Amino acid sequence: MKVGDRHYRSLWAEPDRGRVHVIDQTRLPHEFEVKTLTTVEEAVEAIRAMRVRGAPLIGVAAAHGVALAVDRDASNASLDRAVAALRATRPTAVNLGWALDRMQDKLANVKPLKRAQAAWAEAQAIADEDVELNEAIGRHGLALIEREHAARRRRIEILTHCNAGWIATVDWGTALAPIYMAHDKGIPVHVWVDETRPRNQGLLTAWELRQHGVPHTLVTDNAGGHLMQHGKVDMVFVGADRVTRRGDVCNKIGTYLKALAARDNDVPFYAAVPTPTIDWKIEDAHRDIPIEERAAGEVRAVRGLDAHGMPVEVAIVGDETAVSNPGFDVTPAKLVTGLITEKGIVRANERDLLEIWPRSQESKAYVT
Ligand SMILES: CSC[C@@H](O)[C@@H](O)C(=O)COP(=O)(O)O
Repeated sequence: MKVGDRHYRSLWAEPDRGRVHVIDQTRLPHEFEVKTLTTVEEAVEAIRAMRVRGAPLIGVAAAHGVALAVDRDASNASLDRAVAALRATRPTAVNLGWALDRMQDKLANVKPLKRAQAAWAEAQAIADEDVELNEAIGRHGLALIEREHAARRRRIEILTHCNAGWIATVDWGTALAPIYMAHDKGIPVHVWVDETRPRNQGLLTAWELRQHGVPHTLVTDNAGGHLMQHGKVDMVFVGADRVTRRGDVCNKIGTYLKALAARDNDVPFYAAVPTPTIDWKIEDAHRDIPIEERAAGEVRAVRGLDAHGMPVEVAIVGDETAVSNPGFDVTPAKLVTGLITEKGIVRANERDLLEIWPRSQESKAYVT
């Protein structure tokens, strides 16, 4: 998508130079900076530090991390080391393990001499597929917005949580893809953007929407319920980090509260979900999805710019106060109106999910 007048993907590779470029999301929205990764260690650091973030992009970045590793050392030991280090970066988004399994499966039977080339090609394929999936999600979600617009004949108000836009993927985004398409088609849309403490991914969403000219308003995380009670939200669109075969949606902390408020106010709640985000092995979301517990420091401080426009971090609470920082929560399937997938809109339940992914019935481990 666009940054100023230029089209960017959030990650792109130069295999012949052994380099991967990413937009450093820790610098946004204040500075647009491209960071170049040349080693698997740098890829590990980029994912862990959330320079790259968002479930789909984490998977794509990990695949490229594997390519960086085997480019330097194509041995089995190097491949295994790289996969293990990347797998340990972040626990919740299933796309990470999905991409690493796919890289490992692909490379296991390739002779070391040919491995680097195969790794770059597979990582690129994963990136290109991500763009295709998101574009398809965009088209299906667009139909929902069009229907809403035909019924209401006024600007459509959509609330989103966290950032499920193009920088959380390779391009388009998941939850934001339908919004970009609606805007491009001339359908009037306005987005309520949840700030998403403590990492403020909502600022990334606001930045993206601004670059594309989509009208939006930033709100604090607690504002959504109030907006819904006052009829100011027509639909909620969120992304997902892991969706179970029963249709439970694990996404950024706070998503569940938005779903509860949406249900109480008859506002349809949709999660945008590409295939790699579905974890067919998980039966009980609360028991089995590993929820990332992030550093206390993220809660104890706020980050921004000082009076001179320089980045600054300000402490808001000291060590004397205990803090907890769970990164994700689970929205039960019963609160989800539908899942916007690349195959179409599907109800959030096992039977309907298996209807469009029939092969997943055979095995609890889904293989593309
Ligand atoms: C298209 S991305 C969907 C999700 O990955 C997104 O909503 C989210 O929760 C991201 O979490 P983050 O901790 O910023 O990686």
